[in-house]
Amino acid sequence: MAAQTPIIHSKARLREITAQWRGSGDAIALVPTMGALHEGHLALVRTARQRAARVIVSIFVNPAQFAPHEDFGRYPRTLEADAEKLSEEQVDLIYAPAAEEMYPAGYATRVVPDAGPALGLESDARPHFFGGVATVVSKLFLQVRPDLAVFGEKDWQQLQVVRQMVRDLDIDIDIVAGHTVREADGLALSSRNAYLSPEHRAAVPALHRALSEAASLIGGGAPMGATLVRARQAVERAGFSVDYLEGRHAESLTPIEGPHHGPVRLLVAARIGGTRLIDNVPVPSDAH
Ligand SMILES: Nc1ncnc2c1ncn2[C@@H]1O[C@H](COP(=O)(O)OP(=O)(O)OP(=O)(O)O)[C@@H](O)[C@H]1O
Ligand SMILES: CC(C)(CO)[C@@H](O)C(=O)[O-]
Ligand code: BAL
Repeated sequence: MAAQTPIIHSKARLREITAQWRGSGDAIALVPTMGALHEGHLALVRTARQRAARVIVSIFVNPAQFAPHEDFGRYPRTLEADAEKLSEEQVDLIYAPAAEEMYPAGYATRVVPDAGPALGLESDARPHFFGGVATVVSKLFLQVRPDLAVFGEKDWQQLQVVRQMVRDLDIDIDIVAGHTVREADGLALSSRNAYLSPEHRAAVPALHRALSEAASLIGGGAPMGATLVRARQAVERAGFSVDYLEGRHAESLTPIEGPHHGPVRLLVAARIGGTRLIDNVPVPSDAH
């Protein structure tokens, strides 16, 4: 049995431990999460492990990135099971602050990305979202002061927003991306998949199928506009209501108007039976 990974809740204790590690010359990697951990998160942990002597996983369901009507209250919280999985991965430390530790009474500052990759897509459906993410990620970066931090490509727009933020704020932390881990039928692993009823679970592979078929058609030279309209119809036929299904320049996430150059990413967000799923895929590059 692996040794239990210590769980700490206070930033003061976090500072003591990380100062010691830094003093011994150990590189520190941070994997920020909201818990309810699955193989996608564990893949990020393994990436972190390969790159740093010390790995910290933060577990914090961040109220600042949820709107009042969203699922903050029912978001799965499974700290004990998460700690077991992270112990198996020999994670050095779990940092699980309470909301009051992150946002004490009188808290008054937000980091709000208001241009660049934060524009559109998730921001249209969740206008508060990237302000909440950028605020908590910058706080975690300042609390942990890691050498690198690992984020999943499943949240592609979030990854680009974080990259933009570290460039804009001169934050000296390497942002490393981890590939999306999927079920055998293509569904991207996500903590929110636990909300799906068996009936909806059977329907959801259509989302990734439609997206990857569209990507290979566009990669083969099919027109983007008409192909995305057909992909959207296929997703709707499977029972989803689509928030967006778009092609964007992969890193800047600017919209594609007319002939395009450089990598393109297709991104989708869609709701089924009260569960909101997101996914994204690259367009194969021989299209350019
Ligand atoms: N299937 C996946 N493959 C790779 N990385 C993932 C996957 N799912 C989540 N991640 C990454 O794990 C980190 C923490 O994400 P989070 O805790 O929100 O998990 P999640 O499964 O995406 O949950 P949610 O259902 O809330 O979106 C993020 O960097 C996210 O991109
Ligand atoms: C990066 C993050 C941990 C910030 O709360 C969250 O948005 C997530 O889990 O992707
Ligand atoms: N995985 C992104 C976190 C969120 O949807 O709130």
